[in-house]
Amino acid sequence: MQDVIKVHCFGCGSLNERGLQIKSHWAGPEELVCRWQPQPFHIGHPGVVYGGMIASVVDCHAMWTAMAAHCRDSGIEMDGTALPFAYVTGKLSVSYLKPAVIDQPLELRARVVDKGERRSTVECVVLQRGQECARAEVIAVRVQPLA
Ligand SMILES: CCCCCCCCCC(=O)SCCNC(=O)CCNC(=O)[C@H](O)C(C)(C)COP(=O)(O)OP(=O)(O)OC[C@H]1O[C@@H](n2cnc3c(N)ncnc32)[C@H](O)[C@@H]1OP(=O)(O)O
Repeated sequence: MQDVIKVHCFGCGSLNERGLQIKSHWAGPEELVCRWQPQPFHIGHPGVVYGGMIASVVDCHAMWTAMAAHCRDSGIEMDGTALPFAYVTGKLSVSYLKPAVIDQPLELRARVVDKGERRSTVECVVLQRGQECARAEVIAVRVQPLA
């Protein structure tokens, strides 16, 4: 999905060579999936992914989830043309349930669970080797394009 909107965002921007370059995809009618391989320098405790990195990946994937769901609901094509809105993070709450090891990919599964006029509440689970290692609730707020 991020391939059609080329941005510099640290989380998803395909034009940010120092960024995380995450990619989000629909995986069913309600859920978007992101798979991300931590790099050795994303470490916190020995062998364990730094929690702030997990929060960063969740943050960006949740914004794409809110945006993709809103486009779907509004009949807006995500075809690379500039969108008339952006989503920003209002609140990000992560529960860390198990340590995530640094040498295995993470799988994020997110969906919009509640939607107001401009607010979308996104739930995201973070899995590693099929085990839930984190769970997050993110509030995404739709705003005017920022640039
Ligand atoms: C195309 C490329 C895509 C790239 C993806 C980029 C991902 C990047 C993600 C980020 O890092 S964004 C940067 C970090 N976030 C910010 O800088 C946001 C800073 N905060 C703001 O700009 C404003 O506070 C904000 C736009 C979030 C809200 O201000 P508003 O005055 O527009 O909100 P308003 O009070 O009208 O509330 C609108 C709705 O949002 C809800 N809301 C607003 N702020 C909230 C908050 N902080 N926590 C929870 N809910 C919040 C509010 O309750 C309400 O919900 P309901 O309609 O259901 O009542």
